[in-house]
Amino acid sequence: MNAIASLAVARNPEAPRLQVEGLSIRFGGLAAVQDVSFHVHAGEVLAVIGPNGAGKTTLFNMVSGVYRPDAGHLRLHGEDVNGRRPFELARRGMSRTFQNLQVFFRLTVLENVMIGRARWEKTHVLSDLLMLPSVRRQNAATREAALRCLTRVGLAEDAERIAGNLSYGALKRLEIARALATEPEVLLLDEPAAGCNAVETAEIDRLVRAIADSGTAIVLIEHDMKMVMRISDRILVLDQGRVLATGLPADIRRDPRVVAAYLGTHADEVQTRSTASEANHAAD
Ligand SMILES: Nc1ncnc2c1ncn2[C@@H]1O[C@H](COP(=O)(O)OP(=O)(O)OP(=O)(O)O)[C@@H](O)[C@H]1O
Repeated sequence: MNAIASLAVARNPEAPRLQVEGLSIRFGGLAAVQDVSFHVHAGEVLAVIGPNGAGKTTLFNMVSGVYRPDAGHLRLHGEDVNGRRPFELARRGMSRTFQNLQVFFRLTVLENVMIGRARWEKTHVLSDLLMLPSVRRQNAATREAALRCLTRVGLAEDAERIAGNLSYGALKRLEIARALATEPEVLLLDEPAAGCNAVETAEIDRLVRAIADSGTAIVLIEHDMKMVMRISDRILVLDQGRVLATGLPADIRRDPRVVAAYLGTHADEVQTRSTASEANHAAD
């Protein structure tokens, strides 16, 4: 029985994969996140958008156990996981990527993913040092699992390359592969397409959607509005730490409060795309 299965008794199968209720945190006098609630089900992509400084990363840091909220509740499969640390949340099926690349550039692509998995697997220092048969079997299983993750992100053929030699878009996919190494049921992606060109963004776009379609619940922070509108099932808009709006992409892009607070500079491109897509649908 793996770590996730052993926790099944604490779970409510009907509950959203992740449920956040009234999360708040202050940094000194600054209310960085105030009373934020949302949920995400298996197979859904929820995008969190908002202007710089709106509180998106701080929200992720609370949800992933990096920061302890001043108020609010966090539930995974209905289980209250308030105050749990990041590795405890990982054992319960949550994984995340960070805004900045967290890749070991001198290791191989495969080793990067194996590290992501080894941190999550139960290993014992002494048996590791002695290289007991059980450890060798474990290493082989870790390697195979890591290769499966690389296959999912389209990097299996690059497994033995030094990570530092990958293109930027491939590095962003490697980060996702590492997050997948813990077999997450909830995946938090912090700007997975930041810095990518259009082709690389399209690859990540397809990848994120495919991961969700395989049953993972995804929460995504992303500034690329085209990508957000394309792959999200729902969007939550943060402004000055508070929820400004939550809804379907089509509703969010038409919400005058959202356009005023955030989409302003992106509104034309989003609107153009939306009009073109509506025209295509009308033509179908
Ligand atoms: N550790 C911290 N200590 C003090 N203030 C912080 C800390 N982390 C974030 N803040 C402040 O909290 C607010 C929200 O920041 P946060 O990084 O969460 O915003 P964001 O929406 O992720 O922005 P961006 O899109 O630029 O990444 C900002 O005013 C920021 O300066």
